[in-house]
Amino acid sequence: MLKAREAVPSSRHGETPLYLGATAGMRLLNIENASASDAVFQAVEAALHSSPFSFRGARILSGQEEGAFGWVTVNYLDDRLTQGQETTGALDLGGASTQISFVSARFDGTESPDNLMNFRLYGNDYNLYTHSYLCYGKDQALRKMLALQTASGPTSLSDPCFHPGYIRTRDYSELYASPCVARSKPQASPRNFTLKGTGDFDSCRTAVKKIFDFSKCNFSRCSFNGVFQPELQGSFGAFSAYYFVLDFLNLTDTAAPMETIKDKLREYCATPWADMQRQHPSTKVKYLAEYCFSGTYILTLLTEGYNFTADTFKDITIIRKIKGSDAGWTLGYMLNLTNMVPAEAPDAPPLPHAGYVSVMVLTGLLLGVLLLFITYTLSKTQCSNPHKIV
Ligand SMILES: Nc1nc2c(ncn2[C@@H]2O[C@H](COP(=O)(O)OP(=O)(O)OP(=O)(O)O)[C@@H](O)[C@H]2O)c(=O)[nH]1
Repeated sequence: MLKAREAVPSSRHGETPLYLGATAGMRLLNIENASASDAVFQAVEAALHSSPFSFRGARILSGQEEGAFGWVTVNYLDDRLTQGQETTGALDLGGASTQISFVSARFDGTESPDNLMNFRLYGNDYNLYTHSYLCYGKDQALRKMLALQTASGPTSLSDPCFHPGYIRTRDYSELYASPCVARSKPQASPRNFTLKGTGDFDSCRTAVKKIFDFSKCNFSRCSFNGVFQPELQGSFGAFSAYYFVLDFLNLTDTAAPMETIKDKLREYCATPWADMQRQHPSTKVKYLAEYCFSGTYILTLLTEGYNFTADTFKDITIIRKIKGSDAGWTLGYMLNLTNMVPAEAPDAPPLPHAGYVSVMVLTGLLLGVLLLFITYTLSKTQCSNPHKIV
């Protein structure tokens, strides 16, 4: 809010619309404890009402909206909507949920209407496929994996997704305090357990894979958990935690062979925790400890979950910003609320600017020639009819 106050001239504060959108973290809190979620909104709304801006409301976005607005942002910033060009798909990884959104020639919503968002933007119609996986953001995905590993309520857990030498005491109540895992809390667990890293990428992949259910699909094709997903089409932009994690791991080059990516992760996960801390003294310890899991999760989600292959992986670009603006759902949401993206293309002038200039120059030239011709004809007439002396 302080940044906004500085960025917007104070004379314009009162006319600047302010909206608040909340995403999966709040969707989860709302499921878990609706009155706590309401209390958060009341407090936030009171604070925003007292800001100098024109506050116009706060609400929780649906997963579909979160995915679709991320797609609008990416394609708006890339100027793909005004031009009616082929669009870029959007991959968003948050802490609590993850979204995939793309336009597919093979998807019109017939097979799975819940995954369809229709847009008419700048005179073009888009049938957007979008799905949001609640509990598959990277923080909740880690909880899900740890929940599977601690189902029997052990006092100690050797975990391949953490570096060798990493040791941390985890509280059962804290780990299971999320609707994503609450129901699987072991009945008779001790108060806490000791998590010990073993740093083994291949075993980590096996453990991560278990949080996905590939066993059922009632559609012609699915990603995971019985969710319909048409065949992937076109290029994709992956942002938010995809960027944070892959940028840290130096794995943003998606054109690198899949084996190279795996080898790098293998080496990274196997690095002793003491070395990691020594090499990255200023990195937040929580992030540093979880990059092995997060990198492995991202690779598994993209390849096994969404079905990117060794061949199509290169169609993904890992992005943080486009033309200086953050890739993410927020800009798309604001563009939508402030009607900044019109349904129809603005009326195009009959001629482009250059066309007008050419017509003006040509008309000027013709008039000049005509004037010269008239002057010449008049002077000739006068020469051939010498003045008579009366
Ligand atoms: N490594 C790293 N992780 C970050 C950074 N900033 C945020 N994250 C993590 O990246 C994930 C995504 O964060 P956000 O983009 O804020 O997403 P979110 O609001 O949690 O998204 P939802 O799941 O939709 O609620 C979360 O797990 C954050 O903890 C960062 O600078 N570095």
